[in-house]
Amino acid sequence: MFDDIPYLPIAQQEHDNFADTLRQNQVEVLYLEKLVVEALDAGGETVKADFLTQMLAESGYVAGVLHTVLKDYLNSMTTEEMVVKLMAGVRKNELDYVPLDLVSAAEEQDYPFFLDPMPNLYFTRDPAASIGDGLSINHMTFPARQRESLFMATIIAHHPRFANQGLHVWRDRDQTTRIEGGDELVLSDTVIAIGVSERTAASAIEDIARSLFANQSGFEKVLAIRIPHNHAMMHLDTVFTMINHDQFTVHPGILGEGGQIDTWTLTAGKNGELDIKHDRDLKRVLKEVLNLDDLDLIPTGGGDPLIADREQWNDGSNTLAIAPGVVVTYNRNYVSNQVLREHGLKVLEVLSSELSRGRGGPRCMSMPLVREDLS
Ligand SMILES: NC(=O)NCCC[C@H](N)C(=O)O
Repeated sequence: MFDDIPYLPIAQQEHDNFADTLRQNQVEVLYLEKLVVEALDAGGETVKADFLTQMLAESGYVAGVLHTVLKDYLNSMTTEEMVVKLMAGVRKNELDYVPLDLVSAAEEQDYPFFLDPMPNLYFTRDPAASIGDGLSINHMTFPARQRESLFMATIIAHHPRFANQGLHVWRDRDQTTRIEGGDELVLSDTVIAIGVSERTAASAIEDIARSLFANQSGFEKVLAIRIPHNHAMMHLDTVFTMINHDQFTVHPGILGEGGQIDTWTLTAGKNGELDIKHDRDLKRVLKEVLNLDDLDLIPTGGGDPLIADREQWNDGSNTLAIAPGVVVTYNRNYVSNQVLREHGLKVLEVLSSELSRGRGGPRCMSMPLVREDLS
């Protein structure tokens, strides 16, 4: 789900620059593949075997000769090699095995992989989202990404830093309706906004709202915000992010006349039902749910429609707030970055020629595991 092919060595340098920027600003950076390896090693042989069985099943291999061949191949590796291999994919020419069944011979002979790679995995925001004392571990929309959330489920269940710490799973990956973390924006300790989008179904929002309200999560309001359903704006965080107690970036292209956009506020009703209130004035709704007298909606591209479209395409709205008023952004969105500075924000720019080709920005490339209490 890329629109172009990143130049790998430069993409890696840019990713290191992103991680360094976070570390230089007192953020502890955890890498997904390391956490998975540590979780599997801590879990022991049975956990590792079950993980591999599940990953192979979700890759289309429940039984049969190829299932056994792949399992033996991956089991011959160290845990680290196995995890990296699963993420990078298994090419057919790596194995000394030619399947003889008709599907493989007649229909899949030109397909290069036994196990597909997962290039979208550097957008760690999407397979899971931390919300209060727990997470949603997501049933993702497209098959190309659906296996990714198994890594997060494994970490939460077995990593010594996360397992047995009383973390809740508000909604798990075994659900059938789609939701992705880029749509899940924690606005305060009682309010979460969730996009109704290409990637997140309204029914999944209802589910997670019910779960949050029923399980003493502390969350009292879920704002469902409907955004256009297209690839450029696949998640709410590609067009709208919170960057301070009372400041937000917003792509002007999603707002109708007078800042209108369909928004529904969900609260707990009687007998486990939901009360739902519709509004179209985003600013008014945000002020109401966050108890603010005023707030600053900062337009991507400074309000110029042409610049806004260009910079949104390169994730100009996808800022990562690492503290109130401190954001990490792509350096290529220089107009939006200047506008943010004029609105008083501290802007930490990171390199972005290659990473941006995957269609996600600093918020998409990260997933906070711990939020300090800022109230
Ligand atoms: N939160 C985000 O907007 N993530 C960006 C995901 C980009 C990835 N290529 C995808 O299409 O899923």
